[in-house]
Amino acid sequence: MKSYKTQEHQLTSTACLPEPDVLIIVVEDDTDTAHLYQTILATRYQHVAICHSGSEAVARLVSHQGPAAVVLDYHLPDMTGLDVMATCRDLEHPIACMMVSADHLSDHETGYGEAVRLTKPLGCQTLLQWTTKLVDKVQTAAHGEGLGGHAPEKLLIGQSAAMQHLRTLIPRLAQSRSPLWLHGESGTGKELAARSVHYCSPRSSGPFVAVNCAAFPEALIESMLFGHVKGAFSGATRDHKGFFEAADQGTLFLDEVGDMPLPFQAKLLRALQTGTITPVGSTRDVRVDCRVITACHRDLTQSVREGAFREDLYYRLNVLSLDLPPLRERRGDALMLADHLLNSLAREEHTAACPLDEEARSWIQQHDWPGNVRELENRLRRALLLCDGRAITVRNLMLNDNEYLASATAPSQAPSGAGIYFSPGRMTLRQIEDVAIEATLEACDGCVERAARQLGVAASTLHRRRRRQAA
Ligand SMILES: Nc1ncnc2c1ncn2[C@@H]1O[C@H](COP(=O)(O)OP(=O)(O)OP(=O)(O)O)[C@@H](O)[C@H]1O
Repeated sequence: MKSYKTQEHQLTSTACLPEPDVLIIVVEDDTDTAHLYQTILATRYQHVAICHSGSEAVARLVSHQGPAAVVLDYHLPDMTGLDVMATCRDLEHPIACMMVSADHLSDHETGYGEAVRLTKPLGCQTLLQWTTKLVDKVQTAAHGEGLGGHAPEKLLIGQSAAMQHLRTLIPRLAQSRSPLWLHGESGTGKELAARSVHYCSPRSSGPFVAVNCAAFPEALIESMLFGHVKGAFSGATRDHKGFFEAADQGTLFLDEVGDMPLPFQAKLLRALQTGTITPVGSTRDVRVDCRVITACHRDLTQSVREGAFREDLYYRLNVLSLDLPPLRERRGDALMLADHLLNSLAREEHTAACPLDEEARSWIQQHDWPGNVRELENRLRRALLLCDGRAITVRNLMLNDNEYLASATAPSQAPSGAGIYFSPGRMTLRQIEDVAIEATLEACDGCVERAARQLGVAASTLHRRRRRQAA
């Protein structure tokens, strides 16, 4: 095969947005324009490559094994942008294109709606806005395991009655514009369900924006969600659009909504009632049309009783609801999920998809999965890297040697509990506690507050115990 030299630059992202695992390719023969686009896109994305010809772009896309978003000049020296698109149409990994040209492009030239079409010169905001949409589109397709579809049965794996029921409800609830509340423990697939609702909805061609409300300091949440105007506070050197505006015509998923500070809850309620937001520092209301989906890993009725969450907002958000069952209540799904996740993790980690041995398969069916599907995913990722290309064993699935040793010496009738077994007489009480703390923290992705809740102690106690462990 002919070898093509591709000029690729890896620039470090300076933005605080999450970095998706998507390659952005700028296909543009004018060097200055290509570098300008690359500089703008590198403020948000880590991997931005430049190709100066159609053949270079085709070679890059064929050899790249993951999702890609392509900013494609129509008039290239060796072919048209449409030719590049046609060559890549049958590739297995998801690719989305926007076609850019100085002239107005016809339907034929943009593949009859297959690509977004934009006219040069392209402003910074327009470039970023449309690239975000392309990235979101290919990421969701990649989540669908290369099947190319966004249908719930392709995104949400599981044959249990609960999962089948969920998959029939999603397309129905997706037709409504009313707020939707997703109930479920951490790691049960709430964000995946929210994506699925979005892609079954009439607003599927709009953006899907997911925001973890617990990730922002209290002082910043209003500006992150509603945006701000230049001069609103020290450091606000330019106007900034918030996540509500970014999700205009699409879906806004607010995760961990229970962590929203009380003063901001009143503003969110007003935004939902009026369909308008007011950016920080502005006196002008901005109309936004997005469907809001919310989730929280804990039951907020207690927070409502304690006055930490507004009752009127709770009912406003809880118009429609969906329950994501914990994995321990649908154990039959665990193996199916494991096989599915192993394939996608192997692709992500560029390694062979090793099978699970019999003992590992039966352990997966018996384990309680306190961290749900995310725990399964984390254990499988670690196992894949530890199994040296052989079948995955129970030991590979265990979080650490302490946990494995504890389980290996456990009496066979040991209760499953959180999946950690202890052998009386072989470990001191302190060692048992240390193992339980480490395993629970790992299962909770290091979140001390969640681990403390699972262990039935205050977070401050857990912090103290960890300091003692480290000493
Ligand atoms: N039914 C499912 N089929 C396939 N993958 C799943 C399923 N449920 C969850 N996952 C995967 O498990 C991981 C965790 O899912 P997700 O982030 O949607 O959970 P969550 O409930 O939103 O978690 P949290 O409350 O901690 O934010 C993701 O990688 C997701 O793709």
